[in-house]
Amino acid sequence: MNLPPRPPLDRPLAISSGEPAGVGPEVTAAAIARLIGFGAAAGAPAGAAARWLPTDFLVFGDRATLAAAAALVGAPGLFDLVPVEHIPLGAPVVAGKPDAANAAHVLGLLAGTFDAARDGRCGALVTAPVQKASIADAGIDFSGHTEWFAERAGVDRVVMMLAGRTPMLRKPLRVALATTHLAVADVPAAITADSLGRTLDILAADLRGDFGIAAPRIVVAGLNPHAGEGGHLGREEIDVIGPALDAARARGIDVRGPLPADTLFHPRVLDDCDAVLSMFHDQGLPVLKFATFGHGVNITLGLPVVRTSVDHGTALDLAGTGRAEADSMIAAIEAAAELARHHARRAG
Ligand SMILES: NC(=O)c1ccc[n+]([C@@H]2O[C@H](COP(=O)([O-])OP(=O)(O)OC[C@H]3O[C@@H](n4cnc5c(N)ncnc54)[C@H](O)[C@@H]3O)[C@@H](O)[C@H]2O)c1
Ligand SMILES: N[C@H](C(=O)O)[C@H](O)COP(=O)(O)O
Repeated sequence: MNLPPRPPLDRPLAISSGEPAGVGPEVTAAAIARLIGFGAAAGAPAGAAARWLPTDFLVFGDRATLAAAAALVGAPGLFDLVPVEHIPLGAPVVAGKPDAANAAHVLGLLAGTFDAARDGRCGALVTAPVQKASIADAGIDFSGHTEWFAERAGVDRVVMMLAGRTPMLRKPLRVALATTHLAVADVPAAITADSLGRTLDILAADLRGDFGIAAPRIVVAGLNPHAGEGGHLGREEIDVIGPALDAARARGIDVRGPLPADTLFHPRVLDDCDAVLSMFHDQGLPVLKFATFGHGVNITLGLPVVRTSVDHGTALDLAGTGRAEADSMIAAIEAAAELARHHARRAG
């Protein structure tokens, strides 16, 4: 497999190895081994990919767990070369069985990587998956990295966006969410003209600033079937979403909608826009994951640092087998490096 060239990096990327009982440590080890051409991957990713260096990474995790994961994916000794910031476990790891006693360890990974990126020690942060329920089971209010990083950054709004390429489309498919990890019953109340306006401002600003899209075009989904059918199937499009889009247009944002969500995910619409704004998690992400699962990237917009992640979860059924695929982790690392370049230019 020939990987694209490493973008210029002036600082390492901070990598969170994620839930230790999930596939996070394995995909972290496999991705880095492939990018630097180490172990079983030595010689495989010829040429450009080998330009990644062990010191391009600072991996946060439990040293023994990382060493075992590296051996499992055919790269024993990887973390003798790649710098590790050791975050101790709270309990021994059993593959496929997350333990709430390791919640503090997982949050230590998140805090360590975020702070390293914010303090400038690292250029961006990349996260392997966590098991949200295991952290919540420890009595900690946690619904996802996105919300946790927003709180740590002290910003009251960020935007979750997943992106990937599919042969069905000429452009990358990017799906942003108006609401994130929220029970469906709570979604309508969370969609207000103000929240939508702020989401669109962040989305448009980051598409311009971090993605280098000079005049981003955004398509917005309705909430109800057929975008409310003129008010007969719900009024949110008329009372909330439509006015929020009018106000965004008045601020110079190129938005189209609200369009019925069932038909907007079509090349005729998608090839003519840079991002879709979906109203809720399972309206937009199943489409994105159907088209790109396994090589997509999750990006948090609106943070003071660049943060990317894999498009998959902890895959407890695969943990400890060495069969988890690392392509999404590689895509997340490559995207972080690329976005960090734009982000630094924007900040400077
Ligand atoms: N970035 C993150 O932290 C993140 C992202 C998504 C889900 N999650 C969390 O992960 C946990 C499990 O979620 P889930 O079961 O819905 O989704 P999942 O992505 O873990 O698993 C869904 C299916 O995809 C397969 N799969 C996942 N990753 C794979 C890989 N790298 N290679 C090959 N196959 C892979 C799994 O084996 C499973 O069959 C939940 O707690 C969820 O909240 C975390
Ligand atoms: N919503 C994400 C997905 O489905 O891929 C996932 O839960 C991760 O979200 P965080 O990055 O906020 O943990």
